[in-house]
Amino acid sequence: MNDKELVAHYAAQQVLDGMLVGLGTGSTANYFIAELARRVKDDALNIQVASSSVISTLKAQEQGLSIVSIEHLERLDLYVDGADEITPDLVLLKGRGSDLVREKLMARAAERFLVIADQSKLVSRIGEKFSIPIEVPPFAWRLVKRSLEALGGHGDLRPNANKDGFWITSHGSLVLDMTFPESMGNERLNEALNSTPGVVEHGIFHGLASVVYVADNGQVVEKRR
Ligand SMILES: O=C(CO)[C@H](O)[C@H](O)COP(=O)(O)O
Repeated sequence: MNDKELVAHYAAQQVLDGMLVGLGTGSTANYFIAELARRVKDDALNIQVASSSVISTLKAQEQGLSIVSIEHLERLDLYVDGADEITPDLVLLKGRGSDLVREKLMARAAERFLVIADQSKLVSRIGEKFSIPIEVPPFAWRLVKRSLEALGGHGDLRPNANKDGFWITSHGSLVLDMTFPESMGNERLNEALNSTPGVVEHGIFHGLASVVYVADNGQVVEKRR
């Protein structure tokens, strides 16, 4: 079993009978979905799930989980998802996929947000390994890009997989992948992005994670704020 699978199985043990559980997106979240489905069958666990993406909805359906549509959600007991970067104070970077809006809504709606990752995701600051994904409506991208450049940002629209057009999120947004000066700090950058008109959502998850489970060489460590 690899570290992503190990940490996903560890998180699946936190799910209790009767819970409404949010499913994240990505390879680590996929292991969680599979283990949850196994527990539903083998441990007769009675739960409902809601999904943060089309792909996770399909995975959950394939594996026979009972799905509540996000339109009907008012809250979640638990939301379990991966991350691209995790700082020591549990600020996250997410959104290499295309479902930032749903992911952040679900992280906020959950009583507890469990983050599952292998140790490759640990960084000292947001933006250390990846640029910050910023969702923008297609009509607004140039104006938003200029606002972000005025903050010291550099970057451009994310290309699509064939590099013959641009990446479109599941909500029809474009994605600006931007880097910012290290001196801005996670908190200031988060606030600046939150208050930039035209930004639909961005990949910094500040103050949302309840706990991070990190697997490193076959061991799971719990990190809390
Ligand atoms: O934020 C995400 C998707 O928007 C993922 O959780 C993140 O990219 C981690 O993916 P993986 O588990 O495949 O390493």
